[in-house]
Order: sequence, then C-alpha cells, then structure tokens
Amino acid sequence: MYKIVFMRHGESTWNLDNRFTGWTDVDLTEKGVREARSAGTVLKEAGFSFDLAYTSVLKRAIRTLWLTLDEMDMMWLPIKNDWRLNERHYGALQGLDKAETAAKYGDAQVLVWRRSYDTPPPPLAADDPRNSFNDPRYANVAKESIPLTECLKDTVARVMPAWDEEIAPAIRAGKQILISAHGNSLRALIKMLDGISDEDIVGLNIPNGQPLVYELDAELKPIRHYYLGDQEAIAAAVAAVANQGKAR
Ligand SMILES: O=C(O)[C@@H](CO)OP(=O)(O)O
Repeated sequence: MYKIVFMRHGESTWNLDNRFTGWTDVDLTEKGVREARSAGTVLKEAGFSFDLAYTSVLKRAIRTLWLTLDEMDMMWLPIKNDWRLNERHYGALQGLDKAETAAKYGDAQVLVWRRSYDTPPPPLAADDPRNSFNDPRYANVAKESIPLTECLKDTVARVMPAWDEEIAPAIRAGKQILISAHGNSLRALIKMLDGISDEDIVGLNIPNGQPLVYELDAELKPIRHYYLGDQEAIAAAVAAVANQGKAR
C-alpha cells in the first residue's frame, strides 16, 4: 500500500477578503501561517515523514509547504515546483468579491463558475496586464498552455500529466510524497483518483491547511482517505468554503 498527503495552502489574504484568486500570487494571512505550522505539527505527531514534496509556483502554496516542513524539521526536503499544480485560473473574476458577485449575478451562476466541471468563468482579455504570458515563472511553458480562464475540466487536463509523468512514478518508486497545492487543483486530482462524476464534484470542497491522507493500492487506486486533525473543525471549514460564493 502507498500513502500520499495532499494539503491545500493556509488561509490567503484573498481568502480572508473573499476574493476570487486563481493565478493571482497572494500571500498567507497570519491565520494561514498558523494553519501551515499546525499542519506540520499534526503530520509530525502522526509519525509522517517525506522523501519529496511538490508544490505550485504560487507563494501561498509554497510558503505553506515551507512552514509545514519547518515545523517537521524537514526544510532540507527536495521540493519540485510545478505550474501544473497552480490554482485553477479564475479568468476575469480574479480580484472580485465572491459574495458581491453572487449578489450581482445570483448564487446559482456563481456556483456554476466556482464548481461546475466544464463551464469556465469569463476569460481575462489577452491584453489584460494581469495575464501571465510574460511572467518569468512561466518562461518554460508553451504560450498556448498559459490560460486566460479555466474550468475544472481544463485544470484536470494540465494536472493529470503532472500526476502521470512525475508524481505517480515517484510514488511507485517508493517515495513518500507531500503535495502542497490549491482548492481546485486538488479537486481536479481527487476527481480523477476517486472517479468522482462531473455532477458530484460540484459538492467537493477542500479546507485550508488540513493534511489529507490518501492510501493507494498497487495500481494507485484509492483505498481510503482521511483528514488528520480535529474532524469537527475540518467539517466546519469545508462548509465555510462551500458558503463563500453565496450572496450575504
Ligand atoms: O479563489 C480561488 O482561486 C479559489 C480558492 O481560494 O476559490 P473557490 O473556492 O471559490 O474556487
């Protein structure tokens, strides 16, 4: 049996402000820093150790990983930064307040933009200064692969090659792996691993900074999964994420 640990970053400044974030590179709040450190404590106390970590090229996931590893006294761990683990690109919604957007367009439309499998939010204009075409961190990415918006299906299409080409072979080689990523890039991975339907994926929400353990069989099919830590607090955090897109 193999084990892998997934973790969404701790609370970010735009999680706190309730803004659509996507590829915007915002940092952690003080609460997010505490969540990341506490994830390290929880992992250490549960006896976890790692050989390798993967994260995105966005600082909220990177810093979460650093703080978690610091708490585990494992800052020496090799880290692979992969843009394919980035948050789903939120297009022209990036920067907007989620509740205000729901008040303007309706809760149902915002739920479609946030959680539907194949309806992307409106795209950023190609000449919008917020596009990532000239950002040096994507210098090695083909321009046609750099999105202006993404639905979850688009995110699956970039996350799965990272899983198939990089992460799955490392698991099979016996490496203990920690992945620090984002709500929707993790939803994309989990959808594929667990075979969740396009309809049911709408109901899956991932809380900030909580280690999620997946046990996998020899074919890397999930046997079971569970969050480490306080289960009541985690259930409340999952419900809070679901409610972020509702008008107040
Ligand atoms: O804004 C975002 O990029 C994501 C994650 O914070 O939000 P949501 O949960 O609304 O998809």
